Amino acid sequence: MDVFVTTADPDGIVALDDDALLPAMDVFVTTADPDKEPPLATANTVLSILAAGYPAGKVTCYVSDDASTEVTRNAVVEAARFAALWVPFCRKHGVEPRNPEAYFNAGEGELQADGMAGAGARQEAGAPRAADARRRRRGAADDHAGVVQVLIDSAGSAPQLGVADGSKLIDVASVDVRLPALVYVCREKPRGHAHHRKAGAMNALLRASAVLSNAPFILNLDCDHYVNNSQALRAGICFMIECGGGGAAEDARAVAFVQFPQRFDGVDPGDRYANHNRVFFDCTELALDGLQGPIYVGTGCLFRRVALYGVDPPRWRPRRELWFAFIGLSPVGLGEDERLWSRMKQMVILSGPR
Ligand SMILES: O=c1ccn([C@@H]2O[C@H](COP(=O)(O)OP(=O)(O)O[C@H]3O[C@H](CO)[C@@H](O)[C@H](O)[C@H]3O)[C@@H](O)[C@H]2O)c(=O)[nH]1
Ligand SMILES: [Mn+2]
Repeated sequence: MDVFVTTADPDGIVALDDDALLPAMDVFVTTADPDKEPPLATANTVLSILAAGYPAGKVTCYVSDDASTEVTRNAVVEAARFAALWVPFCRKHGVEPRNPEAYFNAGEGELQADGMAGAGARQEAGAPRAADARRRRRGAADDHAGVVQVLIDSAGSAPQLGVADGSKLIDVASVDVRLPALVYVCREKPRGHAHHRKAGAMNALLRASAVLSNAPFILNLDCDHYVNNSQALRAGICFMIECGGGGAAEDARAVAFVQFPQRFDGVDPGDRYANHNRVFFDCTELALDGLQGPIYVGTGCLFRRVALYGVDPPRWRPRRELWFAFIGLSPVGLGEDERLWSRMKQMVILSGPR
């Protein structure tokens, strides 16, 4: 058995340097319980995504709030507001990592398990959260309407440079100030219907994003899993468009997903309880890549959208083949996008081990 180790080589792929050629990406963040998952941690995760080194006009971040609480929605709204400062600041100074909590704690030793995020959540522990708790006890968190709210609209493809303005907190002159799009999603949950927890939330995000941005690639993150390297999105795309820089583009199209390893903050320096999980992420997963591919671990995974569809993807274009059939012509005039989609569907079905 060969251990199959490939490393992303963004330098070898021309398309990765050309923003115009990079594919669009939808990023899903799931959160469910504001008591166990502090909304401030979710906000930090969202900021790490919005500030990631990928063309702003090509990223849409979707936050799924399965509890439908004001405290989470407000945290995401605040993240959107703060992003206008944080994202250009990160671009200008090459900040790493781009999760503000992790960045400002760097060098301070271990992150406190109950640090900024916990404190932030506790500050909210007034009336709204008590009301949330009451609502949950009544089971209301399993019975709420659907909400889709675009918090930041999609940016254009041309860089938008900031101008010098002494009254602003930071100087963003000559820095691209565009932000990726941000959408708050809360799926409808009728009482008495199984909502299938995270899987149900992911399916709802898949459908909502198909209508709004329909990016061909999807990265999913739990609310407490942030992007810890601003080049990670480009590195993932490396494997999707050219098999890590080494293989042919045709081979790359057969890659359904790329699983990122997890790295953990707040583990004791000796890691007495093996919380870093190195054997799994740095040995088992790599070895499995030499067999049929790594295991999807539920988070930190970049998917090819069509690999997730059990049925035909929704179409935003009229069914041109039907029209051609109707007027008695063969569908030779299909657009490149449509041909590509049908080819990829075939690969997903046909491709076994790579
Ligand atoms: O009704 C629900 C329940 C959970 N979640 C989200 O699902 C994710 C994972 O849930 P969590 O309670 O954090 O489970 P963990 O045991 O920490 O999850 C690990 O293991 C799970 C599989 O057991 C994977 O799905 C997760 O991605 C992985 O992080 C979190 O973002 C939750 O907000 C929802 O969106 N809706
Ligand atoms: Mn978790």
